[in-house]
Amino acid sequence: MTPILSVRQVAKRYGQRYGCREVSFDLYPGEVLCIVGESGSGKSTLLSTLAGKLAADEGEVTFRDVNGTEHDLLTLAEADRRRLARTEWGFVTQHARDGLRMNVSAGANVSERLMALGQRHYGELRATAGEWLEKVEISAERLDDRPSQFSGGMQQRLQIARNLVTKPRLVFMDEPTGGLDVSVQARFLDLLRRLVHETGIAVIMVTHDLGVARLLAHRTLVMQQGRVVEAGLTDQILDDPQHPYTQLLVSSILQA
Ligand SMILES: Nc1ncnc2c1ncn2[C@@H]1O[C@H](COP(=O)(O)OP(=O)(O)OP(=O)(O)O)[C@@H](O)[C@H]1O
Repeated sequence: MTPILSVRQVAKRYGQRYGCREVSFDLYPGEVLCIVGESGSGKSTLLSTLAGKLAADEGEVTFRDVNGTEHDLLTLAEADRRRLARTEWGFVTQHARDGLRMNVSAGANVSERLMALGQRHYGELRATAGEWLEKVEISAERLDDRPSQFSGGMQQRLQIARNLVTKPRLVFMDEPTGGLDVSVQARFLDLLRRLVHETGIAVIMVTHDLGVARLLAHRTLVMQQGRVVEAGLTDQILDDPQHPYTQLLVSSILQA
């Protein structure tokens, strides 16, 4: 199988200091990769760099689209990046309000990305938006409500619907469970796991929660001070961590 994303020696600097450096990995279609590490270890910098929100200073990132065409993401023209962001990618933020349009209805939030792909038929857009609300366990009767009338968990589920409705092949997620209560988190993670399985999307997810990685990720990267210090199958990393920093992370959740 050919990777959907190949990352080689990627680095991002803030002034003289590195936010992340020497990061290399391949991501395969349908694979969930979690990036874990303590606050300040470079997780969000790496995610934003891969998603093209920040310009990398070093390295290569190759994305293969649905036709097998390779795109060098670090030199991609802005218009091409926007097109891929619309057609092939999603980006789920930690705080739903950063990823939703709070002043338009839930239905409009979901159908907006379809409209960006050229769909115009009002009845069909509304029907699809209703279906997606139901898929993320929000009643289709709430189609005309604004996200501000939703709970935090519902908002985050709406953000997932907004991202997945266009059937992207790669979704970046930055701490998607970070703002949720523990009880809400568990249900959200179950839903996410089911949708990832059903849709076959590849996911790169930043989380500081090793439990989230355990539940969702096929593979995990552990970051410390901007570098990947350990990478591999999630179960192996969590059950038999090799790097002292990973051992510390794992033992700290066992003691919690
Ligand atoms: N805009 C910025 N300007 C300067 N330095 C930054 C900026 N953003 C992040 N950094 C630095 O880059 C390093 C990595 O930060 P980053 O936010 O990527 O870590 P993180 O692992 O995502 O942390 P958190 O879990 O707290 O979000 C840190 O030393 C941080 O201070």
